[in-house]
Amino acid sequence: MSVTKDPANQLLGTVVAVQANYYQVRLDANQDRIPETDDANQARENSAFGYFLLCTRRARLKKIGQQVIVGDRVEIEEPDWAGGRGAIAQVLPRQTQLDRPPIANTDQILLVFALADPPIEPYQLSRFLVKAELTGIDVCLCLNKSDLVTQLEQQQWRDRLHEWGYQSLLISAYAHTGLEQLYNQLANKITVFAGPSGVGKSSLINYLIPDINTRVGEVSGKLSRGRHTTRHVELFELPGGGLLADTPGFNQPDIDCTPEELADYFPEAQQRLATQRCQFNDCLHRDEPNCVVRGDWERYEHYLDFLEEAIVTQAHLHQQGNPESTLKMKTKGGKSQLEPKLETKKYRRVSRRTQQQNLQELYQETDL
Ligand SMILES: Nc1nc2c(ncn2[C@@H]2O[C@H](COP(=O)(O)OP(=O)(O)OP(=O)(O)O)[C@@H](O)[C@H]2O)c(=O)[nH]1
Ligand SMILES: [Zn+2]
Repeated sequence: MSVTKDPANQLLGTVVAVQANYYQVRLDANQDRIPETDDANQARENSAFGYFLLCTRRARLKKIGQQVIVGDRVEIEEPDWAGGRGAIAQVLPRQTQLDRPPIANTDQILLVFALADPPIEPYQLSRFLVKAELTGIDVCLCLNKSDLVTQLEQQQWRDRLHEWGYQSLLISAYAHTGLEQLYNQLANKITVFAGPSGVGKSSLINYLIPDINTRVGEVSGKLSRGRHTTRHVELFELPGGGLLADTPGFNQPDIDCTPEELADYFPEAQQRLATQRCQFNDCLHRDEPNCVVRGDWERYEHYLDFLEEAIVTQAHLHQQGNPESTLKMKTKGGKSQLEPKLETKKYRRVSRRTQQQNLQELYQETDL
């Protein structure tokens, strides 16, 4: 028998931490279902940061193999206000899902780089950007340590990244500049940050959530011994609203898309394709005739490099666990087709040379 529930009667929340078979759920505020009883008040007072219930997962969910991950929107049944417990009865459909770290419903990836110490390495930044774009989740680019460079340098980076198709938020976790804007950017969203080592991600998180280390005890005290004991992901509520994952995403960004879709992750390519078309629908924008993407934009070299990587990755995929194991993708005159696989290194070398020749030809053409 199915019971139709009045949505107004549902008790909803967001999973902020998971450990073993327990889920820490932060209830949505202002819900009719949270009663004004002494027990519920107690539950509120137990946490200064919202209403939390420690939940298990209903057997029915286990049976259908429904996983519950951090970020999931869930419906809670049988709240025990006095004990601060509940049971997850339903997981609402996910809007987005990140696999590493596993987080549902992430609204944006905050990509953090430093303007100096370590200086921005364009190729590395490009790699992080493409990897972030690959998730399909919005990307917000944040450049930290603005206190270490001049106004002029700041403007130069801003302009340069604008050419790449990105607005950047310049901040200093030290000098506390740009942080108001950052808070606005994070408000009411679930954010995961990413970025290379040493750019100030920890400093930033400690600034944004000043009492993060004390809060760990309060929020996940029942779940774990601490923040860094396991491969533990937790969402922390920001003072201005919004949730921030305490774990950075993808620190070794590999380009694992198909060669055909790579151009989707370069705003510069998208910009060109918005108004013009390449001759071939499946153009890889490499050496095909009448390609509108190939050109003298700064990151075109990065595009070619990642394209090669995507081709090699795809060839490996075909080689593993696929009946077409000796085949790989090959592009000829704008058409991708499977061909006998060449030895990877050799292929790469040939491919690099071809690319260079093409670029030389291109430069010669533009010189005329
Ligand atoms: N000048 C300056 N230094 C900063 C700023 N933010 C962080 N730092 C320093 O940069 C160094 C690295 O900062 P962390 O917060 O550890 O960087 P991280 O990104 O967490 O690094 P990993 O833990 O290696 O991933 C530390 O010495 C910080 O004190 C800033 O805005 N300006
Ligand atoms: Zn093209």
